[in-house]
Amino acid sequence: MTHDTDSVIRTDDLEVTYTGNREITALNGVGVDFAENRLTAIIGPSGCGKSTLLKSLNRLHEIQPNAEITGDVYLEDEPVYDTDEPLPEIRRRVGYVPQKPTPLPVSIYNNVAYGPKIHGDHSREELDEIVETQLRKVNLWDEVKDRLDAPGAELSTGQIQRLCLARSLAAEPDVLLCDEVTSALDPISAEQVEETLADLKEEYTIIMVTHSMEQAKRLADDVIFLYLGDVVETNDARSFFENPQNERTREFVKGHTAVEYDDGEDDVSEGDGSADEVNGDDADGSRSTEETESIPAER
Ligand SMILES: Nc1ncnc2c1ncn2[C@@H]1O[C@H](COP(=O)(O)OP(=O)(O)OP(=O)(O)O)[C@@H](O)[C@H]1O
Repeated sequence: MTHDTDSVIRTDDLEVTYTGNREITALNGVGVDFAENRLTAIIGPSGCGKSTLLKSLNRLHEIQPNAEITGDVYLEDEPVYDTDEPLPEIRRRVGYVPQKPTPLPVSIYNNVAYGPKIHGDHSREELDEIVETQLRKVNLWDEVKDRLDAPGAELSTGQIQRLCLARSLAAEPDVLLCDEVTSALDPISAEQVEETLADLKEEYTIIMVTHSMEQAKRLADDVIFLYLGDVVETNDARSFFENPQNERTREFVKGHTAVEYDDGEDDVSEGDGSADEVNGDDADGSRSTEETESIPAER
């Protein structure tokens, strides 16, 4: 994960400071690459800067009035900060899916068609096709095809999360930012969203913050481990989990989970590698004390 030519988005010496009574440098000159059509998980203890990094990628952190930034982010080699490109266009190209999904107060159909209707001149047939295509991509079509005119808010939380994913995809983003997108869901819904992300990463560059090491292991192609605003280690997921290079990464990985890939080779598990351990977290990917608190970030 050095600055490869196939990186879609990268940060260059990105520093984010929150000013106020207590000044906090949340990101300490971070330079990382995110490769095309791969899912990168950003992990690390609470308060280490994961959300700040994710939201910096499409300038969402600017919603915080006390956030100051230096450095830049490059999307397809064009600066995201030092640019005249309109912010809505940057946020279209780098879509954001929040932890708690909120449907627009319109029908299921229009939740997906909303962006294309605003930004393009589409016929009804074209919109129908966009809606069906995006709902199929998030594995929701079969569940809602007979009630597309019903309010989006009538769906279950898990269905709403997939609807919000479909809405983001309808904007034809280059990159999709996913902020703990399963942590507010029940286990079955979380599993469905995970399956959807596993499908989507074939076609999209996805960057995901997760508190769940097991979720990162199940889904990620690459991993970034942050600690106190610094990147401690980045690597492809298999190398990261099986052969961490940095002592702090080793502690973090060891302290969290059994590590065992499907082929069962090179198990560096500390435990017996039982199914419970290997799938050790809640299926919703929610954080557990064991997972997240073993190395608290101190500021
Ligand atoms: N608006 C803000 N004002 C002041 N400090 C902030 C603000 N937002 C975040 N911080 C601080 O910046 C640091 C990084 O926060 P951030 O939310 O990016 O971490 P995180 O790794 O995503 O945390 P968590 O895992 O708990 O969600 C923390 O110390 C946090 O308290």
